[in-house]
Amino acid sequence: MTTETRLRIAMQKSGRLSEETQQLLKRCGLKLNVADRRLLAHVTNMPIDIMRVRSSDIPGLVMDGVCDLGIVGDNTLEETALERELLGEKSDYIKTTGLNFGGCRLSLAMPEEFEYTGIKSLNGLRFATTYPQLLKRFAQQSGIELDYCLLKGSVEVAPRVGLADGICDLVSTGATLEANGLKEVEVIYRSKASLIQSTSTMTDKKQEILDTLLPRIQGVMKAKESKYIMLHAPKDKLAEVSNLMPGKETPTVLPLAGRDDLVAVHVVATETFFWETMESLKALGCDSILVMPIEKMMG
Ligand SMILES: Nc1ncnc2c1ncn2[C@@H]1O[C@H](COP(=O)(O)OP(=O)(O)OP(=O)(O)O)[C@@H](O)[C@H]1O
Ligand SMILES: O=P(O)(O)OC[C@H]1O[C@H](OP(=O)(O)OP(=O)(O)O)[C@H](O)[C@@H]1O
Ligand SMILES: [Mg+2]
Repeated sequence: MTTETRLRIAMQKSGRLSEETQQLLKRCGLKLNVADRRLLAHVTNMPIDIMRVRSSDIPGLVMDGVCDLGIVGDNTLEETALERELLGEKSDYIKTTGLNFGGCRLSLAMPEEFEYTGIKSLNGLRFATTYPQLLKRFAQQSGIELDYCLLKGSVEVAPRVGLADGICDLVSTGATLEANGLKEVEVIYRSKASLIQSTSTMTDKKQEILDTLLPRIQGVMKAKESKYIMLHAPKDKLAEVSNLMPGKETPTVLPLAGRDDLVAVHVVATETFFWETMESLKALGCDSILVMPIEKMMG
């Protein structure tokens, strides 16, 4: 079980979420020896321990109160919760915050030659999947009968070897489907990574640690989506320049030494800064336009 005073966070040991989870924790200021092969690693500068496990084990570890927090894909979370509900096992958790990585969709895909004419044309077919509960829920909600067989990986191979008619698996670029002669016919679930917490293990001390950690996580996410923009603008075009800036932040306007006609404009853009905007700024007479990443943000 968890300790009273150290926050235990479960993260994926290796795979699609592990790099970004590690980056996130690092950017939050957690000092962790990543070369350390220990599966329960101590953070040296905060009362936090990191447990490195298979992502499919993370929801259960949090639901059972073995870990206080977990970073996991919504797909895995939802699948585990449905499965546990069915088995009458503990399935409650709190979704602390959504995270801005691990975006993918759970889709039904069929061989390219299959004639898809709507959901009803899938009635009675068999799908290979790692996510039987999400597939069953979709079938129920759509009013069709679907059969399934369980595969933990390389799901896309199933139709070609006669194991199933189609697949229900995660898609992000669609490259794996294409490489295996499959086409996406229905998106059944959209997923991202989330930070979840146990409903039963939070002591005051651990809540205090989370109260420090959570704003940092939010700050890192905000910084990742934001850019710091610097440029030189003609003084008489300031209003037009401000209008072109993405986001709602007020720009900082600074004088430029020895130039009466130009000013420096700095702004934090919380929305995507497109090449087209840069071209429009250039057309207004702006110069030295720099778009820079932001490492941390608060307030
Ligand atoms: N192609 C993808 N693009 C983006 N995110 C993905 C993709 N595939 C999976 N994910 C997300 O990353 C999570 C982990 O996927 P990954 O393939 O690394 O592990 P796994 O094989 O599903 O699980 P385990 O860690 O239990 O072995 C998935 O549950 C999903 O949320
Ligand atoms: O649409 P794409 O960008 O091609 O990504 C989709 C693939 O990524 C995931 O598998 P992964 O590569 O993680 O392998 P795994 O089956 O070993 O988990 C998923 O299960 C798909 O097979
Ligand atoms: Mg995978």
